[in-house]
This record gives sequence, C-alpha cells and structure tokens, in this order.
Amino acid sequence: MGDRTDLPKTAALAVSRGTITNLSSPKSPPLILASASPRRLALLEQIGIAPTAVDPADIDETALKNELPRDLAGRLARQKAEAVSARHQCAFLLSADTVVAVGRRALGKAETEEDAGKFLSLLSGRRHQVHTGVSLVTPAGKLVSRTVSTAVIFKPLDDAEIKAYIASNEWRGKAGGYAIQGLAAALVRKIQGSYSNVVGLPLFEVANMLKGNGFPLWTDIKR
Ligand SMILES: Cc1cn([C@H]2C[C@H](O)[C@@H](COP(=O)(O)OP(=O)(O)OP(=O)(O)O)O2)c(=O)[nH]c1=O
Repeated sequence: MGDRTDLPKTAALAVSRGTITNLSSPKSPPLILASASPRRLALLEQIGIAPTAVDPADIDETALKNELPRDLAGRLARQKAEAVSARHQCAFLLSADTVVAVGRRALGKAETEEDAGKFLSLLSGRRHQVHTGVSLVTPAGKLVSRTVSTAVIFKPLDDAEIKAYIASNEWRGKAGGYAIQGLAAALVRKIQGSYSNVVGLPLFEVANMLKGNGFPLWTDIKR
C-alpha cells in the first residue's frame, strides 16, 4: 500500500473511514465492496460507482490440493462474498480475487523481495494468465459469480531490470509480484483480454453483472 499503484486520494481516505457515499446515482441501492484493495475501489469509481461501504473479508487464501489457479480465483471470490454478506442484509455486495498463474502454478502475492525476484524471473519472456473471480450477492440473497482470464506477455527481463523493479516496491502485496498499472507497464509486451481484470476487477463483466441483477449504472440515468 502507499505506492503510486494505489488510487486517488479521495477514495483512499474513504477506505480508511470505512464508509463512503454512493456517488453513482442518488437513487442507487446500497453496495458493499468486500475488498481491502484500493485498486478495486478506484476501478469501480472509474465506471461511476462508489460503494456505500467497504468491508473486507478475512479468509484463508491457501489453494486446495490440485486446485487449478482459475478455480482458486473463483472459489476465493465466492468465499469472500459469503463471509461478508452474512454481515449485510438488503444490499448488493461485490467481492473479487485475482490469481496470477504460470501454467498450473498460482504465484500468490509477493510479500518479500525474494518472492518478487522469483516471480519476475518466472514471468520473464513468457506468457502467463491473470484470473479474477468476481462474486455478486443481490439484496434478495442470490449469489452470482464469474471468472475472467487475461493473458499477459512480459518481455525478457535482465537482472538490472528485475533489480530496478524490486527497488520500486510496487510489487508489494500484488498477485504475481507486479502491478500493470504502474512501472511494470514498461515490461509488458502484450495483453490479450481485459486490462482492468489484471488490475483486479474486470469492469465490463462487473458492469454487466450489476446491471443484469438490477443495480443501475450511469447508462441508466435518464437525461
Ligand atoms: C497482477 C496485478 C495484481 N494486482 C493486485 C490486485 C489485488 O489487490 C492483488 C491480488 O490480491 P487479492 O487477494 O485478489 O486482493 P487483496 O488481498 O488485495 O484484497 P481483498 O482480498 O480484500 O479483495 O494484486 C494489481 O494491483 N496489479 C496487477 O497488475
């Protein structure tokens, strides 16, 4: 947290207070964001949605034996939704989980310089997948989930590039040890699929899930 891959100051302040006003429309129903990720809050803000409250889930994110990375992202998003929805009634609730995968291997979040170095060496010059599971609970208690995958191709990285990126600290707490929304954009040769999905929330799909379940978007405001 606290690096320049985080979000605008207004939203960051809002998270620390725990409760923010819904800016999407005066008539919008309550929406809880079950995530501690400032990036997710900023992404929702980008499409005109400011959650009524931010209430992160605290769950064990360990993969099950033989669980594929894509399945892991879906399961964790669902578990986050289930854990937090028990505390909120009559509201929409959104949760997500982002997993970076090289083949069948999920890389997890980089917490140390050693993690970051290992992950970047693995990603160097290859194509990997970023899976984000998203779950939505409606005010009636219905749970809707989907998982979106984006392919990301890194340029081959030399030792100096890896060292310089580690010094930036932007990898801290990020799945796979990088943040595409920051300096790492200069290392990404190509992506196939949703960009926002890599940052932490596939906006097109999230908008469709919300709209399809009765949450009004900016496109629904009568002019
Ligand atoms: C690959 C990538 C990940 N990330 C971030 C998004 C997520 O915050 C994080 C993946 O961890 P998650 O477990 O998905 O999310 P989180 O722990 O930050 O928040 P919460 O569980 O409360 O929802 O990595 C980026 O910001 N940029 C990137 O390019």
